[in-house]
Amino acid sequence: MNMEEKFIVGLMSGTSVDGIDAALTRIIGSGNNTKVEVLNFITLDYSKEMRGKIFQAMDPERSSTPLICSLNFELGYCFADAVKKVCRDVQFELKRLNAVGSHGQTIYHIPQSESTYIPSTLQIGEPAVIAYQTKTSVISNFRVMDMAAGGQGAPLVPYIDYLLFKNQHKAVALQNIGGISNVTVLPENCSLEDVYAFDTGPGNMIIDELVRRFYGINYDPNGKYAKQGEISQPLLNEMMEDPYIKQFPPKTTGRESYGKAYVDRLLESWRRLSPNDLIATATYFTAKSIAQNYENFILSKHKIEEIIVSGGGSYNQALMTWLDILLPQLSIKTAGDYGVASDAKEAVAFAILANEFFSKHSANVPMATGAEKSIVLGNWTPYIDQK
Ligand SMILES: Nc1ncnc2c1ncn2[C@@H]1O[C@H](COP(=O)(O)OP(=O)(O)OP(=O)(O)O)[C@@H](O)[C@H]1O
Ligand SMILES: CC(=O)N[C@H]1[C@@H]2OC[C@@H](O2)[C@@H](O)[C@@H]1O[C@H](C)C(=O)O
Repeated sequence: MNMEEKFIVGLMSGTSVDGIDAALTRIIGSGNNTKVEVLNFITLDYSKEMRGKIFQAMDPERSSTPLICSLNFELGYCFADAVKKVCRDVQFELKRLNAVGSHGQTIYHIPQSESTYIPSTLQIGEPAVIAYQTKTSVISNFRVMDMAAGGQGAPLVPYIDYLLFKNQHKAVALQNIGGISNVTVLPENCSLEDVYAFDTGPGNMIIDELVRRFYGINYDPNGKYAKQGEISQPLLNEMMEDPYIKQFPPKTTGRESYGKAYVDRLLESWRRLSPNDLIATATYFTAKSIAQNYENFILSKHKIEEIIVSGGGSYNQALMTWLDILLPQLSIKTAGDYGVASDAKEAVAFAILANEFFSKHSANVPMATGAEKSIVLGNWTPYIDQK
């Protein structure tokens, strides 16, 4: 058994486009014997300008090839800065790092064939720039091999959920609420083949976009505006008609479905509602779409007792209260209760995925992504300086 110690920085920049999460980890062993310690975790917020460029690159109406070309390198420099900072803050010398595991910024994600496009996904943030700037080898682009194997390229965190949270005595659900909301189900005493996972639909994405338009800030702080509004039943009914909620897993979604264009359509018909009523209804819809997925696809199969919530949505008190009310049979915990800070989990996951690459372990979960087989994930950009 290989119990070698590695220091790896995991980088995650998710669909919320709030910033770069970086976790400096010490990992011992691999696979089922993985032990991970988080030595430091930071979020390096994107500048307003950077956020603007990323949103522009994602928007088919406003994007351009030179923009994507340049942004790939600009993000590489931002990611390298995050690696340097997460190490510097705890006086950890960069030269001791064994690797960086970088998710990249998702610019576009086509999980299933559409009229003119084949399944494909694009995460950018040039690994060569990260490797050169940090003098460290980088493992990146984890989603593409899963897609090449016929999968949807997401979600990938289920493998890590399995390694860190499987429980011999009870079934648990790990609910991540970022921009998009995704769940991993770990049946009692499960093996990897029993694990399944999917995106339930929007996380904070619709709420964030409404709050940005009405109040000029990036999110609803602790659910303050949602708490002041009233839920509009007719709007809620319309939102619940969304076919994605009823779609059978495996399934993944993204900003293409719940971003700016979604909110434009919503406001076209419902502008007569007050801002806080719209925010309250969108927040309730987010909770209800999660609960509905549990009822349709999880609770009928497994007696789940506990949900372990992670991601920034765990700070939205209105969302959490409504989730609790809608799923009364489940007790809600946070990843922090299990020793992995809620907001750090995904960055830690990409450090562990890099570690699994070096051990040549397959790390996708075909039940989650729909891939034909499990396979080793990641592109390797070695840093080799011959002088
Ligand atoms: N104090 C808070 N109150 C309310 N919401 C918050 C708070 N802090 C963070 N959030 C929400 O969490 C979001 C960021 O969450 P997170 O970083 O987990 O998402 P992400 O990783 O970008 O998304 P994904 O997991 O979908 O890729 C913010 O955009 C915001 O909506
Ligand atoms: C294509 C893409 O970036 N998907 C993300 C997104 O954000 C949440 C959800 O949608 C999930 O499917 C995935 O991220 C997590 C980290 C995952 O792969 O598990």
